[in-house]
Amino acid sequence: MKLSSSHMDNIPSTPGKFKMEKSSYIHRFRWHYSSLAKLTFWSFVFMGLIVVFFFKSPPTSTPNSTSSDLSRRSLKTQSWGGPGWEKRVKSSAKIRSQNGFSVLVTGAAGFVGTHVSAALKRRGDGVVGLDNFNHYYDPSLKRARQDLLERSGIYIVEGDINDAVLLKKLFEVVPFTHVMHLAAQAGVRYAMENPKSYVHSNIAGLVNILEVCKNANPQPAIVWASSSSVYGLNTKIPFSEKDRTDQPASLYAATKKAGEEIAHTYNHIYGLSLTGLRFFTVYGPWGRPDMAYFFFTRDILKGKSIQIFEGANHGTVARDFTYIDDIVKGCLGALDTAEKSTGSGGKKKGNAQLRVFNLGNTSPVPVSDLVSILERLLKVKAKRSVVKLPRNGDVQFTHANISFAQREFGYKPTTDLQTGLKKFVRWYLSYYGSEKKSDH
Ligand SMILES: O=C(O)[C@H]1O[C@H](OP(=O)(O)OP(=O)(O)OC[C@H]2O[C@@H](n3ccc(=O)[nH]c3=O)[C@H](O)[C@@H]2O)[C@H](O)[C@@H](O)[C@@H]1O
Repeated sequence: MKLSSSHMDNIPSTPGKFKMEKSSYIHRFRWHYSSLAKLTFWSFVFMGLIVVFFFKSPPTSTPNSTSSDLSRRSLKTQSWGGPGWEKRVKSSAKIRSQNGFSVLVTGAAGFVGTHVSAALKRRGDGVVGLDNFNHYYDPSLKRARQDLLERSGIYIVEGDINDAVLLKKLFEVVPFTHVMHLAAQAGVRYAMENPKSYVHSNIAGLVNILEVCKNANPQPAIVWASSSSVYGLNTKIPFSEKDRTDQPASLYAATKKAGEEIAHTYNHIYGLSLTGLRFFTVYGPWGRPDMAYFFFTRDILKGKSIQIFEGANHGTVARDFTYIDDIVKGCLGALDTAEKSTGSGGKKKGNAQLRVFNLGNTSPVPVSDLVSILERLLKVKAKRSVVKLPRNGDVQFTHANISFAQREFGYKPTTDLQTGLKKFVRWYLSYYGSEKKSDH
């Protein structure tokens, strides 16, 4: 094992919504002790603390953590490397079907990542997960998803996509044929609260992944998660991949759009095969608690009021909600039709594939109808409060044209919102219980 200290930059990673702000404490302490006696006293205390720290600190190195990383994670120790770790990674990556892939899935403990990893494993591909288990939403849900994957033989390495040393090591241990890059800072509205986490994960993290992939030999093909939000303020519907995407309404959307441009660059210079998938409001069992359908369910069960957004002049706000199983089929279709990257060791050898696909349901549903479906399924009346769509990055309407994905790999969503929500609610009640105990 080796200790790496400079391989992650200093930008704060997604810290979660419960991050403690430390800098104000530091400032408050700084100039209070002016007399020499006090200075001497505190010098002794400080020296003592250093001695205690050295005796108490664990001897093992934590190769995937920098000092900023460590402070962020409250000195939580974690390690990778060593023969036992490599054996676990190799065993997880083992291909069990003819012509199968070995896939590195980033964000494997996330909602889409978990489902895609499980589906790949089921059909015999080798899968290694990577996830930083950040606190953007309840990490215990991510741990539960991890347990689920571990039971089917998938190992999730705990680490950040910005950790180049860890990524390089993973490629040394396994010559991945594909990378399914799903790790991201998601959520449209949270971008106003914590803009840097979007830059860190969706831009810096993506570049780091591409840097490592471009140097890998052989280079993997990469399929990654973009977003329907790149269509921004467009009014022409349904949204087609040919439409403009230069008016994002949120920083989240802007970082995903930037990702698409970055993909173009790496494809152009290094011959990386890159496929971006524009997901349209994905929902389903094991979903994300920060999404409306999820917290509406929680709040309806708790008897708490929910806010339903509406546009100007009482305009309907609607989404092309897409069920997770349909998205998984789309992800696998994209992987299966991804051509090989053409470069190796950082050098392009020929033109490589560059694609972007909409993965939606082609059937937008007003948010108020989503709530009515939940009411019926939960048998509880929602306390609705209709409010004007806040200026927080949300767009009024999404609707996917999916003909390109249909043509290229037969993508055809089959689950309507009623059916999909029924499955979600069944999962929700079995996971949290109908008791209103959950606080996620
Ligand atoms: O399609 C996408 O690309 C995006 O889909 C979702 O974003 P969003 O569609 O905004 O999903 P929700 O946050 O679950 O909102 C769903 C709908 O409920 C509305 N809403 C949300 C919150 C609320 O309190 N009330 C309310 O009416 C929103 O305006 C929106 O129309 C995901 O959160 C993004 O990560 C993803 O990239």
